[in-house]
Amino acid sequence: MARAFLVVMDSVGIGGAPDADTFFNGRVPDTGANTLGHIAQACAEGRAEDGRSGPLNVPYMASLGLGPAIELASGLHIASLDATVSGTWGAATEISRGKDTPSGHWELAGLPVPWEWHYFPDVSKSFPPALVAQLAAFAGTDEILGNCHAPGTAIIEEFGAQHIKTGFPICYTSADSVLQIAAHEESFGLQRLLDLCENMAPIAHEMKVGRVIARPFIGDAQSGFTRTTNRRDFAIKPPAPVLSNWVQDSGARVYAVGKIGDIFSMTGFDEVRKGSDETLMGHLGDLVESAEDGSLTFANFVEFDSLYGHRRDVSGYARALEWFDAEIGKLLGQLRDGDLLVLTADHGNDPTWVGTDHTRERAPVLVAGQGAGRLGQIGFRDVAGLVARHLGVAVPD
Ligand SMILES: O=P(O)(O)O[C@H]1O[C@H](CO)[C@@H](O)[C@H]1O
Ligand SMILES: [Mn+2]
Ligand SMILES: [Mn+2]
Repeated sequence: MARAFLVVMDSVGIGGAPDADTFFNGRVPDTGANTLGHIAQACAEGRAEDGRSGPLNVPYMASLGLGPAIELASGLHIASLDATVSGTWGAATEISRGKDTPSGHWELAGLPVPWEWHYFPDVSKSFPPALVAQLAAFAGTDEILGNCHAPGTAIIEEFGAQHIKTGFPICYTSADSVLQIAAHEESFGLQRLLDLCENMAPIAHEMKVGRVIARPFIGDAQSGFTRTTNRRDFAIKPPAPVLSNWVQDSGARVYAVGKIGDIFSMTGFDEVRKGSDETLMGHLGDLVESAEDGSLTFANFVEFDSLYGHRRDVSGYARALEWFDAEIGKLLGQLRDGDLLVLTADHGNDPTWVGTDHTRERAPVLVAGQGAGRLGQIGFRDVAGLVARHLGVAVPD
């Protein structure tokens, strides 16, 4: 019987989005951004030599059709990805008006976002006074810190010491529709931070802000501050059933690996497994070993995005891709007859681009378990159709 493994490589775009000129990093449009293409070019030209070396080495994804997928999406030919293709491949275009994680995942799961998200402006005080007052009231503090657009690692360096001294939560946003709250796990308290985010979530969701994200960190001013893996996303609930619901309603089990549960507000999952990407790869391997017939495993690997894309770290991103490819290679060898494994992405985050925000791009769709074939240009939501058809689950109108 059939099983499906849908694996989202967070931010691993392949360029070519037809509406990239309407999305921005600061004032610069995303036209021409190409996460994988530009990383591969940097590797080939010896510009990604930190902790790795030479042309991008991802033979398993190449054998599933990554090279032709990039070429179809953006016209870029990457010599190091030339391979005999034994997978089914395509390039997917998103129609939702957001280059963020929930927009990408919801559409991949069959539900394009039916509204415009609210974005906080990139001005000196990004959040409206009423929201700030509500936040401070829930936190039990006089004020908040931050209240601006910022990269998450920079803002905890800037305000970490002041946060420990005053107890005020650090609140910031980005080009995504997000309210992010960073606080020290010990001095502020992890549970207190999670409670604060949970309290703020309905207020933010009412404004059509996609997520409130808890960003716990540890450390001190001397040794520096580090974020932990206890991040939690409090996302708006999808307004209609998605792939995981369709599968569950058919009576089969659905596993969420990584932040997938949070992205869908926990709807449609029997079991959620979390941790670092390395831990998640272990969970994915265990599920390839043990998941029941008919089941869907829906996984997200976020570190491409959070550790390397937003940090504009080309070598780090290339190392992560090479590690991921080697691990996926082992899993490919463990798949059973009737298994389908799909690798895709939710948006881009080109580490060679200006700014620190996501980039609007097409996503690769690489399928193992259906032999060699070409999906060509498809939509994000066709991925849900592909998985549902494989599992014999009805796709609602
Ligand atoms: O810079 P950090 O805190 O990693 O934040 C990034 O992660 C958020 C959610 O994926 C995005 O909105 C972006 O701001
Ligand atoms: Mn994402
Ligand atoms: Mn991101």
